[in-house]
Amino acid sequence: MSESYVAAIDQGTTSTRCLVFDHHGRLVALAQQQHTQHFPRPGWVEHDAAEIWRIVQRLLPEALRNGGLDASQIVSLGLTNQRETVVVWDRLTGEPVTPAIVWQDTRTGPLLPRIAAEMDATSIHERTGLPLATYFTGPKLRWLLESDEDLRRRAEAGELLLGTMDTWLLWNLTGGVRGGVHSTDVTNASRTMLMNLQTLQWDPELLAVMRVPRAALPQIRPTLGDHGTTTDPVAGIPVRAVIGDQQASLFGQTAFESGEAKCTFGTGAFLLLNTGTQPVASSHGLVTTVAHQIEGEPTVYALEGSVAIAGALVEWCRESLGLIRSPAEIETLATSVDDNGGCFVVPAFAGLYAPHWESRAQGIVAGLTAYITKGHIARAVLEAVALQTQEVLAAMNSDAGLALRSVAVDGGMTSNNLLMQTVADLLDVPVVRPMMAETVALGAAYAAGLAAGYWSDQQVLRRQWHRAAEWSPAMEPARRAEMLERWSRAIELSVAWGRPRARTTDADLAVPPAGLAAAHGRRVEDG
Ligand SMILES: Nc1ncnc2c1ncn2[C@@H]1O[C@H](COP(=O)(O)OP(=O)(O)O)[C@@H](O)[C@H]1O
Ligand SMILES: O=P(O)(O)OC[C@H](O)CO
Repeated sequence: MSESYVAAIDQGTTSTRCLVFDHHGRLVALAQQQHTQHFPRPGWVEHDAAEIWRIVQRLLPEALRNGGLDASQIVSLGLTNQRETVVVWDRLTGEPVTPAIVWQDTRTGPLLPRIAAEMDATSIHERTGLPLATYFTGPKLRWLLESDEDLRRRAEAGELLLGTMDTWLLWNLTGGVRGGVHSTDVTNASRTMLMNLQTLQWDPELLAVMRVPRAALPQIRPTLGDHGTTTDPVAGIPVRAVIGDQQASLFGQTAFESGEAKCTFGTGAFLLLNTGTQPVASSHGLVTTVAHQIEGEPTVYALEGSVAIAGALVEWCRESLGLIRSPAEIETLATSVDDNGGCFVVPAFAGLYAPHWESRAQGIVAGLTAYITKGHIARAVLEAVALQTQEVLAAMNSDAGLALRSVAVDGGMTSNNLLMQTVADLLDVPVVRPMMAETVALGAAYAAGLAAGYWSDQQVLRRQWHRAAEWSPAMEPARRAEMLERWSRAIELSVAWGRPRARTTDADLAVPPAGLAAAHGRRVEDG
């Protein structure tokens, strides 16, 4: 009998990957492609869901070809995805009817006070575990359905389907207009601000506040379980796991026990702590979220410190400033100087997420003098990633009443040695990276493989985790304290800069006009 494998589709913010793993968790095939980022207005970020589906259609057969594999050898497929991003499509044509509004998009900022007037932020937080912020899906849906009367009418008439990226892809993979499965998993649903964290079902009052018709929403299913079988682009592969990408990397790091944590450094940075079968409410600005749910078993929860901008800042240095030609060059540039020269960069491009949740904060560069060179800016860029991570780690230790003794890391930025050393220095804990860097896809594959009986239990997977690198803290405590103090002042400046002046009128805070096309905006082409 030919050997069997597990596949994963990892649909991320900047790129999509299809990967195939063997029984030892080793990567045997990979195909990857970037998609276009649309920035039609300041603060707006959009994707074309049709483009992303076309990419998946191309990549899945390509990954199989690269591994010399036949679809019949794939016993199970796991789907993992950028979370919160919303897709609205026509039930009959299968075409998206608006651009996908990406998690980083801040257009709903002016809408938040109106939402809070209908259900106060504390109540929303208690029900969903989420702070009222532009990050989450519910406000994005309300914005979309309010901005276009015809869209609202069609959603209410049952002509449209709504979902996050997992739902869109699963529906297409399993048949699309010819009976595709319209469901999501509980990890993705926990990011929508529409799901009640106690019942793990759509919350009728939240649906009313966000103006979302229940009939247009997907069914919520366990993470590990039966999500249907593929018909396109290859037929007959059982989909046995759907999981948000940050929860997937927690799974891929085999952080199955309460008290185990990981931090992924990709477009953003996401520190997740497994808190076991009870949700822990945060009083320090973290998100309470579902880590995973295995059909028939108690749900596992996590505390999350979400940082919106990490690798995205490096991309901005490359794409918008031309400071570097490749992401790796930021390290070369940063090591050309000994320190930041007094310069701090706060990358509040999407406001500030955890632990501040200041949707209106704006990015700043502080401490400029004639002494500052490109090298100092590059260093401040990497330090900004580490300093934001330090803030969420401190919040996590306070919330969970523990002191994390080390942090497992993964994601594209972990190839940057200087960054990883700076993270260890500023967090003051050792940082460890596993051999398998693609932990998001690995986690989805592990979940799909466990659900299909390809692996017998989580202990088997734990034994497949091998350390590849470790960075130990080496910064003088006084230097560290000074960095943290100056960073907190830079954060204050960033928040103050984004606050409206006293004379701001209601008109300044109105919902922006309809018009979703990326007509005059900036596009970053794929490739
Ligand atoms: N050597 C590096 N130094 C700094 N940043 C890097 C490096 N390599 C990749 N990155 C950044 O990491 C991000 C890609 O990581 P990845 O985990 O693939 O992200 P995502 O899954 O969010 O698309 C990009 O923003 C890129 O700029
Ligand atoms: O796709 P990534 O890796 O940038 O992750 C994005 C997160 O899921 C947003 O919540």
